[in-house]
Amino acid sequence: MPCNIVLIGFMGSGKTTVGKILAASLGWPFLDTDTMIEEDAGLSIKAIFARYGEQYFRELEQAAVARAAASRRVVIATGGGAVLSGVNVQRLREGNKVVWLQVGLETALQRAGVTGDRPLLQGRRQEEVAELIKHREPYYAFADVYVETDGKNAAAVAGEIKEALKLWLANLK
Ligand SMILES: Nc1ncnc2c1ncn2[C@@H]1O[C@H](COP(=O)(O)OP(=O)(O)O)[C@@H](O)[C@H]1O
Ligand SMILES: O=C(O)C1=C[C@@H](OP(=O)(O)O)[C@@H](O)[C@H](O)C1
Ligand SMILES: [Mg+2]
Repeated sequence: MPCNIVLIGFMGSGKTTVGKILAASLGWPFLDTDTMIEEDAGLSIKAIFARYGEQYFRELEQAAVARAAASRRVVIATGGGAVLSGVNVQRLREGNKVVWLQVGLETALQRAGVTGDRPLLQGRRQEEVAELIKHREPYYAFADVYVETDGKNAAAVAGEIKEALKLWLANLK
């Protein structure tokens, strides 16, 4: 069994930040599929979208998810759209615990909207981002654990995940 912890959720839910904290507190390695893609391509996510488009990014993402999911006992932060692919979902679920970091529109925009490094948020009106969140929600719902992140700091979110997975972690062989 791979026994990884996989974080899914919308942009700005805190997958990258919480994942690092959680991994450090468990003493496990941390993988972020976006970072893997950037290292492989030698380009930022923003540059990949600008030069080659979203479809090509999704191909790189599928390869990164496959590689990350083949690890054992790591914390994996996915990109917010990774779960749109059924192939990715299958790989992320198998033998792992999947945690959905939930975030509301305002918090997502505050955390992720201003940095300019998320192409799918650039130039979008608030109502369009709200639509995107609504469209994505059913894709996150397969998670084993849901954690609401609005109004909580990243360390508190990591602590909640550890608590929710306490039994599973204690029984890892
Ligand atoms: N629970 C939290 N509370 C406050 N700020 C957060 C929290 N989680 C993440 N952040 C901040 O929000 C921004 C986006 O977080 P990030 O981890 O990159 O989200 P994601 O990977 O889900 O898109 C970062 O600046 C991060 O420091
Ligand atoms: O939701 C998405 O489709 C995306 C989310 C981003 O990652 P974060 O969720 O870590 O911001 C990154 O993979 C890319 O910009 C596309
Ligand atoms: Mg991230």
